[in-house]
Amino acid sequence: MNDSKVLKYVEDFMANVKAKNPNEPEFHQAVHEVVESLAPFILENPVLMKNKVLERMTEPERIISFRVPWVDDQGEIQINKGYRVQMNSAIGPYKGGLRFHASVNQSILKFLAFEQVLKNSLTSLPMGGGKGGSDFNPKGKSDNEVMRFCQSFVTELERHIGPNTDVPAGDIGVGGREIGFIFGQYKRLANAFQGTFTGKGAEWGGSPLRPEATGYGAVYFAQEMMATKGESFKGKTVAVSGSGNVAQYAVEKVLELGGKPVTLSDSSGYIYDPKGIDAEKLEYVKLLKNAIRGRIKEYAEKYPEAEYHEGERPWSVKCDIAIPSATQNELNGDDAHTLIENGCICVSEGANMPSTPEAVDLFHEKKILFGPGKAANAGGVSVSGLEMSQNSMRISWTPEEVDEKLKTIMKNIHAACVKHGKEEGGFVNYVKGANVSGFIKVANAMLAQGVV
Ligand SMILES: NC(=O)C1=CN([C@@H]2O[C@H](COP(=O)(O)OP(=O)(O)OC[C@H]3O[C@@H](n4cnc5c(N)ncnc54)[C@H](OP(=O)(O)O)[C@@H]3O)[C@@H](O)[C@H]2O)C=CC1
Ligand SMILES: O=C(O)CCC(=O)C(=O)O
Repeated sequence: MNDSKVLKYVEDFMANVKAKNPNEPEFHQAVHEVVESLAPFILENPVLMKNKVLERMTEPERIISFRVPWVDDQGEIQINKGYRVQMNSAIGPYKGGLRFHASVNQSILKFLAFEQVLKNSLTSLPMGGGKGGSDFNPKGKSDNEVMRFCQSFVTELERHIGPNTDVPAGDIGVGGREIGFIFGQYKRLANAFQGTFTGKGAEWGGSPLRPEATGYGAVYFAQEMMATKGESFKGKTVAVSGSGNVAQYAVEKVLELGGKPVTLSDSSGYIYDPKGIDAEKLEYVKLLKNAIRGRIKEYAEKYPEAEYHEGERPWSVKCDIAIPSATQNELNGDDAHTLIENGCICVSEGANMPSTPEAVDLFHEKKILFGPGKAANAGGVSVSGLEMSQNSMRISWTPEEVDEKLKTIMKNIHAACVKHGKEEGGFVNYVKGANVSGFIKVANAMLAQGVV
């Protein structure tokens, strides 16, 4: 394919996206990466051009935006913004998490929903893509305040979702506690016990291994990538960012596979433990983050062998493998340069879009193993898909059965990325592989369903 034709296509496409979606930098970033990967494929398939498949995919089917009023513990009325971006339902009901974080806005939710469409397609399960959330900041709020917020949030959202329409789950700031409060209120309103949310508690319809699935999956994906070079986690030093759901279970799986996790972070800074974060220390992190709801610097207060670096990210620590698992754009070009200089051979994204475009370009230029979030972190939504199946069938699989299915799904996603991402000379561009592979299934469904 002629390079200038591809460049022109990307330029024109992005000019149109930017004009239609002004002031949405995260959405532009996510779309740009996908359009760059897909341009040659689309230019070779006039039917995709003629039917404006990618143009339609970058326009959400629906965005719901609403007021979330609630009363704090002081009796003061608080008002937050709530959203659900229902991006694409060509291959199944909208599916994707809810994010509660002060930074949440339409741009961030559109980027997440857009990535979710391709990610969900990659899982091979019948799920469309969506994402939602609120600018509510759960930090420092009491359990009662979080409950009142969740109840108000879902009181509006309830009419827009359902087990065959849209099935939300957790993301940043939304874990087991929040899904519990949301589901409880939803059940009252819908007058039905049904699988409209995933990430539910094990005793009330949740799937075994859903909490573990994203972190485990990101490690399984890294394992697959490394196997292509005859490498494994055994004896490898691993830098992980974040200290929430994804980070905790990434560390757990790295330990199980014989690796040595040495870092964790939160939005205030990172800890470096040169002796390694072992199983006992990880249990403390889970307690600290999931029950005490404290800060990661308390790890260094409890374990004096660890260093705490205020206001910094962990990418200057020497490691063989990096698993960024906090948030978008947390690993920039300079960080990528430092990681590579320090001998890092593999980056598997637990978070969504944690690496900036400059970082991704460098990983590709230096030909290290790089697994983009929409492939590497697809384990979470995959087990959510399995939770939906178990709810529909009214059965419950064992943790071993779910883990086996998760491993198979991650292996298949890896294989699909290799199939569509292998370049001359054998290098696998997993970004291209994931984008092309995820796109084909959604595009075919859209073509079959007419202009909708
Ligand atoms: N949960 C899931 O199943 C899935 C999650 N993901 C992605 O993984 C990432 C982490 O999600 P998850 O673990 O569920 O969320 P959690 O809320 O459990 O944890 C988020 C972690 O990231 C840190 N963090 C959040 N925002 C920032 C920021 N702006 N700068 C630095 N650190 C930050 C948090 O620190 P602090 O406490 O200080 O805010 C916290 O340690 C997100 O990108 C999410 O979209 C992807 C697939 C599935
Ligand atoms: O499990 C889900 O539905 C949501 C997972 C998610 O939000 C994600 O993959 O980014």
